[in-house]
Amino acid sequence: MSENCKQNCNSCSEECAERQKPRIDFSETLHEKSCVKKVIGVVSGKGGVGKSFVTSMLAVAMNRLGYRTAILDADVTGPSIPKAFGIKERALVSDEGVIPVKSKTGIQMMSVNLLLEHDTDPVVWRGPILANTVKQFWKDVIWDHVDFMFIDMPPGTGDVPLTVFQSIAVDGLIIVTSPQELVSMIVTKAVKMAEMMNIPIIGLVENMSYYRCPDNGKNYQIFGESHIEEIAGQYHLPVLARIPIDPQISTACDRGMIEMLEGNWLDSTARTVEKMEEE
Ligand SMILES: Nc1ncnc2c1ncn2[C@@H]1O[C@H](COP(=O)(O)OP(=O)(O)OP(=O)(O)O)[C@@H](O)[C@H]1O
Repeated sequence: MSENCKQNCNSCSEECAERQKPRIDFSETLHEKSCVKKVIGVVSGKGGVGKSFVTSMLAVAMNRLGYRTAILDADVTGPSIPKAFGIKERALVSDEGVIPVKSKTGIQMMSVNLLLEHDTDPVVWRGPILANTVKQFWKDVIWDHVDFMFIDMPPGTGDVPLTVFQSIAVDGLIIVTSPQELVSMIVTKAVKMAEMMNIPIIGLVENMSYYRCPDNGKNYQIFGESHIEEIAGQYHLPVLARIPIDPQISTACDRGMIEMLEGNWLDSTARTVEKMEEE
């Protein structure tokens, strides 16, 4: 028996003598020259809640902590990661594999926009092709000694995210919500999907939680009252962060300067992610 045995043959990849259930593994293997230690998927119920921002900012926070960090942009039809980092160049494709583009601070990234001739070209592909593209980002890209990879998942719990989860060995999930969503339903769906895939949920991040008025310092709940604590309690999940609406965030993302953003909203989330290194 493995010394790390968690008594759960469903989620374990060891072929030990005590295995009680056959190994179910649809996962694709990484490129032979790649090395990725931990993979964190960032999911949301619908588009526009700030999933790409949270993915990018978490990668920035981990990079600031000194870890080798990468982002795999699996949101193929709405790829916004390269823009937030101000990346204009294209990924290098060779016979051996694809070399991810590096951001100014050294974060490795792969996105469909790094392969398109013009980043304004729409991606009008059907589900299986979208899912295959993401699989290729995993197995054909040469990821160079990555400690933490963050995957910006396609929004929702449909066919494409499901295929991605089946193909890539994800170690944990972060669910991003905003107060105006039907949070309870979205979290319930995400929790069920994670259970089906045997992927632990690291916690919830509420984005666009409130706005702090610069004149009087008061917080206003622009999108309505937050129910994040209730729903988190129901599923025994931690609330990792509550991020305010801040014009500095949208300006930095629009100008491709997310790495210059100084907010510490995700620092404690980064510390939680850091602990996964010991697992
Ligand atoms: N807390 C915030 N304050 C101000 N603007 C924000 C905040 N979070 C995100 N934004 C802005 O909102 C827009 C949508 O964010 P983002 O692209 O991260 O959402 P998303 O959930 O990934 O959407 P999609 O799935 O459609 O790509 C972006 O312009 C981003 O800069």
